Amino acid sequence: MTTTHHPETAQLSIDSLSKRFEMHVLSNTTVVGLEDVSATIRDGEFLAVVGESGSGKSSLLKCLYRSYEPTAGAVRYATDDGDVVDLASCSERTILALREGEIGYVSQFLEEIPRVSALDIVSRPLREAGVSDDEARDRARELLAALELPPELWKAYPATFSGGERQRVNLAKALATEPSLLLLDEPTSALDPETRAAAVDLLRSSLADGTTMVGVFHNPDVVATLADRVLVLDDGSVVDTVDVDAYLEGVR
Ligand SMILES: Nc1ncnc2c1ncn2[C@@H]1O[C@H](COP(=O)(O)OP(=O)(O)OP(=O)(O)O)[C@@H](O)[C@H]1O
Repeated sequence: MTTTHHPETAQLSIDSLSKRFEMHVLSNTTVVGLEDVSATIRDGEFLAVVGESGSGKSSLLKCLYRSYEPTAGAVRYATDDGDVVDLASCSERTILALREGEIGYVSQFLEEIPRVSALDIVSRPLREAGVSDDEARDRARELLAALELPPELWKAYPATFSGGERQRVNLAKALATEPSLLLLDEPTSALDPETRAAAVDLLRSSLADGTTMVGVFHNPDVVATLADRVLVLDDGSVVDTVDVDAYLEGVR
């Protein structure tokens, strides 16, 4: 039997990405967020980003989501339509459309929408994508149940929720639309071990469905469970990109 080798396609190709912050209040000092970062993330892969505090992990994710505008470099992203878009330089309109349709971002903090229930926060992106109200709410209930958010909170406003409850709403909201690329910045930092395990299970099934992920997780067990490869940052620069097993040998 002959096997045909299909080269794995790149979902994201980061090329010499830099982000500098001009601090006008500090007599125009320049703070380096990222310096000449390059990496390739394959379709369906989980790339963990690790490094000490201030090494540039959040800056990298924000540049990929374009909440930070990179100072230099390119981020080539293969869209669902088969186009390649440079996330570092594409128009605002393009980035907004990609965020709505296929690129998700979860930080450790929930962006609050006053007087909107948890169920509505999670189902809203689906309804905006044209899914019927009933179907969107069913999907939202499924996700909130999988993340073990108590049902009595589903109709409550997250303004009064604990940090861990908010994080579960945040994750459910990002997973609801089944994004092609999901950027995760410590989305489980406030969860207890049991709910963290539920969140990791959900992320694993989303990976199995083909979502590509770039994620920052301080917990090495979470990195071990989810990651294929690890990008190590120091002072804004890439020190190493290694398979997860090699990385874990070094930290355990
Ligand atoms: N908006 C900003 N304005 C000025 N400097 C910033 C800004 N965002 C990040 N930085 C600086 O860029 C560097 C990298 O910060 P970043 O938040 O990316 O690090 P990190 O690895 O995510 O850290 P942590 O693990 O503590 O969250 C730091 O020196 C930080 O002070």
